[in-house]
Amino acid sequence: MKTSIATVTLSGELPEKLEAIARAGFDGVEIFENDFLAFDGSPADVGRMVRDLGMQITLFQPFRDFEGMPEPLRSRTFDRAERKFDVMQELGTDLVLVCSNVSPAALGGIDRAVADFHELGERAAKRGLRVGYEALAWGRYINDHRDAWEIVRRANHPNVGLILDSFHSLSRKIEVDSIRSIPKDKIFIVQLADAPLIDMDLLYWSRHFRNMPGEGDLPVTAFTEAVASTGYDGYFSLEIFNDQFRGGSTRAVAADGHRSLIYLADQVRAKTQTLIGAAMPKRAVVTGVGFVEFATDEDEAGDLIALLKTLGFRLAAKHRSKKVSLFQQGEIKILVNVEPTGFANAAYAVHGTFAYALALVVDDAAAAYQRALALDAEPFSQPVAEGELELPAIRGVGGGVIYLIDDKSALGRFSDIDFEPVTDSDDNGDAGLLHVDHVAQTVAFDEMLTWLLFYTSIFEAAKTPMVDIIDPGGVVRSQVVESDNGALRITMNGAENRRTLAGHFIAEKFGSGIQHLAFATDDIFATARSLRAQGFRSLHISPNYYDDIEARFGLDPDLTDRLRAENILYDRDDGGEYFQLYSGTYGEGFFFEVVERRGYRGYGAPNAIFRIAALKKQMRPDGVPKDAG
Ligand SMILES: O=C(O)c1ccc(O)c(O)c1
Ligand SMILES: [Mg+2]
Repeated sequence: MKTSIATVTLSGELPEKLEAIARAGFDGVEIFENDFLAFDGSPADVGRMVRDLGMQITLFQPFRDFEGMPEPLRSRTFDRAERKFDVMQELGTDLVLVCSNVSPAALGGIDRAVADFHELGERAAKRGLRVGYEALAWGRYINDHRDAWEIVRRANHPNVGLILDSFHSLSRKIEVDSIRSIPKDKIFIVQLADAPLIDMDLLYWSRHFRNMPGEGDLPVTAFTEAVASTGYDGYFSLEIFNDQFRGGSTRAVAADGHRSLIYLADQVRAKTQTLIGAAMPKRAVVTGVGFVEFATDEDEAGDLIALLKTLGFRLAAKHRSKKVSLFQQGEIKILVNVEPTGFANAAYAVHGTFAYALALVVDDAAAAYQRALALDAEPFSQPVAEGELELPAIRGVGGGVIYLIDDKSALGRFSDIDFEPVTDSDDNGDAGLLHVDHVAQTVAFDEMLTWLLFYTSIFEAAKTPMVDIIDPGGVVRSQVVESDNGALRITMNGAENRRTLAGHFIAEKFGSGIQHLAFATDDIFATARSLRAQGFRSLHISPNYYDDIEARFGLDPDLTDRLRAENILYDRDDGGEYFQLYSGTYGEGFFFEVVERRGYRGYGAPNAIFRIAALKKQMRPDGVPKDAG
């Protein structure tokens, strides 16, 4: 796939945008007129910059309100076109994007538009240039690619072709199969954008809410499949108008864009066997969380270990060469790393005690690693002692690490190979915790789409709809990435301000990361009893909450009493019931959760507001928990 992106997608000044686009790996760039007009250099300077970065200018855009104008506007429009042609020749690009007319002065009529395009084609041909016509979803007369194609077909000029833009076609739910019969040579370029499904004015939706393919809800893959079926082998160019991207990190958004195209090509190839992208292993199937690793130091490890103990974990093994202890309960493995050097220590120095790494058990770790790299993931490695395993790893959220292990290679036995079993002299028995139910990551709001795309492109997982959670200090947006088998469940909370618990965590931790871990039990009341016996202090939940759920769900008062006595939160969905129990916060807002699912699929979103209020009440203004046990 030949990749391109419109400069309008990114924040910053033109040189910064171009540098980020090249660095992300794009082959081409659409120069958006305003970016060029705001730049001090000449068109030739821009052309040189692009080519020096190893890219092509795929097109110059947009040329507006062209077709169907009455005189004298019509003549002026052609004069304007000639001036754009001058700029294009200086830039060194042969294609201009003409978007369908939105002017109140425009006259309709296919014949008139056909005649205008034929003449524009003649003028372009004299200079060796080409004209591409795109139907804007809100065009005055032409707002459907089928009509734009009819005009291009009848203009019947080799220098006039069609520009398809997935947003305009999909936002109007135009049948994508109508693309299949268009001759590939008449498709001059294909623009791609996704968008979240929001019911609003098309123009406003398009100019503010587009996002990268795979980040939204539109069937961009089906659209691209239809394009690929024509044999089209030109550029696929991202054109994303998005307020968040315009204010975001230029490099990060460009990198997301490149990843989105690689992933899209992979999906299209998998479905149609069309060779539009490089072959890569399938999305990795996650079968479990292998371990979660905390970075801390000798002094601070004590409190963390004490908390793990009250949760029923026992010290099971010690690393053979590093200062890393392995705590276990059921299938859950927690590593506590107090190495005075190395990556974990550096992470600790920046973030404080921190769950910096996560190991995912996948069907094939080597393949998953290869796929992640093909999708531009950043590899991670650090020296290991002789005889120890080198776990394949990539950088994850907030600069954390994701290790990839599997059961088919020695990687699955990492805890036997790299660790020495020990007997815990202070083992009080477990609390019935079985496995990691979900990992909750707090991220800056403008990174949410980044990580959504990261997880869903590498792993066999899908997103669920975004939910708003009301924190007393503001709104937190919550989005889940989960696999069908339930083995991968990641909740991402995006904080827009630092007065929220999530925002506080990010500010104090100097970045995004794992904010809580939820462990599964199959008997929440038994677990609550053993936790209490081991000195665990559950998060106190307001009695008002229990009166409300009793009425809301029609609970048996006995059950409500038991829930209240143990500070257990309750929810129910079509699948069944959900029980949640929380620890207080540890450090700058990290906490543990214990859940029991009785067929329930969700994450207790309706309870989040009460949980957040309780956690905040428990934290002193300096952020140190009052009675976290
Ligand atoms: O919003 C617009 O005006 C606009 C301009 C050019 C495009 O290619 C497009 O898709 C939208
Ligand atoms: Mg477009």
